[in-house]
Amino acid sequence: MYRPVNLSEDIFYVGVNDRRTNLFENMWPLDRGVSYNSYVIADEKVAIVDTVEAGHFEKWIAKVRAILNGRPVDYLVVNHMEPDHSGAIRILTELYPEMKIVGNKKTVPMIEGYYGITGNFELVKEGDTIDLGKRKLTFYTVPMVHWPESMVCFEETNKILFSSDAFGSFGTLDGGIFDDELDFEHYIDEMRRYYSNIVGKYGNPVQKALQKLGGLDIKMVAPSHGPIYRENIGRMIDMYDKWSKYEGEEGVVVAYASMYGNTEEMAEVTARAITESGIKNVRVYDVSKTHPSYIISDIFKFKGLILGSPTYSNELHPNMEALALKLEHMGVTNHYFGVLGSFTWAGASVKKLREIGETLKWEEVAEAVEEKHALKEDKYEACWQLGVAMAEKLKAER
Ligand SMILES: Cc1cc2nc3c(=O)[nH]c(=O)nc-3n(C[C@H](O)[C@H](O)[C@H](O)COP(=O)(O)O)c2cc1C
Repeated sequence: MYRPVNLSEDIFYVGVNDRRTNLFENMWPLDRGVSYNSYVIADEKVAIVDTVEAGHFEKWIAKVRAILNGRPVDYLVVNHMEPDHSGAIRILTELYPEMKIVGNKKTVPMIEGYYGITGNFELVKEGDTIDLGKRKLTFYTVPMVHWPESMVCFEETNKILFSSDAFGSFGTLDGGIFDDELDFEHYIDEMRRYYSNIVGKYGNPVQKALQKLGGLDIKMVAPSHGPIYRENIGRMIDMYDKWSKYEGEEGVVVAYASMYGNTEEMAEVTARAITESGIKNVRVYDVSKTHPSYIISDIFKFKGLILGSPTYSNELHPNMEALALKLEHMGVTNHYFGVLGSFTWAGASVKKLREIGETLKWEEVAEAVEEKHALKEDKYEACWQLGVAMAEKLKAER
């Protein structure tokens, strides 16, 4: 009892939805769940493209078996070794001992290391193909999108790109699997949160991958998480292009830490000045309240960034430090920047935030504002002027 879901004749979606896991990679909240996408190509030869996270094996293999109706599996294509896609490899090799595992030279040691599998590999390199009968799969390596062994494959008859983690999204596939069957706009925020937090560090490799794949005549993009694209391919590639260049749109993220409300008050004043100066897209976040993945996602979306922190034991407030260091590790460049901070006896937070901004080559739009004790008239005015300066910078780009 299973109604197959086709991408085209002989190509099937066999992915599963996960609405139970709270944290992806035990870190990123999954308020809207996640899908582990997997595909079966049932040509003269049978190929499975990627598996699913091990805990979902039973649901997944039931779909695979229903489609194959007793046929053996000839190939398992391992585009990416992260366990949310490779988790079912070992058990699948036990079920289909003749099956060849398709991977590149960086995949093989990972399969050996994680799953103790030492044979039956079909090694592919850039541009190699495997012939399935009517259809062929051509392989392209996309190192660091998202791991060193990451690759994608292109099915030439229906022009489907199996893109692995590239173009993936958080969010389960609720009923539909294609972007034109679903409310695409509903997925964009989760797509950006997935991209920025999971792949966002690898802007350059993403740019290289976009150039490499740009020459293909792609009619459908089938990633390992989230919707399959056939209507919004151009739009999605544009978004990826911008995000991987860290090119934000008009708007400002004001993210602050605050124990007793002094830095928060500074942030409020600055945010008010930004909107009064004509910028509507302002997102103010308390870093102790909102998970950094949402804040980082908006930092990828918007060009303006204001960070505020009190001095805490001669350092940044720990929650702001976590966010700022994450941005530094990701190498998020290309932002207009402003700094706020409060202290009582010896300020350190403003200096530390400015150092991070310098490392990332952010353009500071006005002098940083550092207040001792509660916010007073002159620093209130300085916060306001910081907001005005940020708005003016953004408006100058219109
Ligand atoms: C645990 C703790 C550590 C602090 N460490 C410092 C410090 O090293 N230097 C300093 O000048 N102020 C320090 N302060 C004082 C705060 O920076 C100051 O109260 C500031 O106004 C708090 O801003 P907020 O209201 O935004 O939390 C500390 C306060 C706390 C509670």
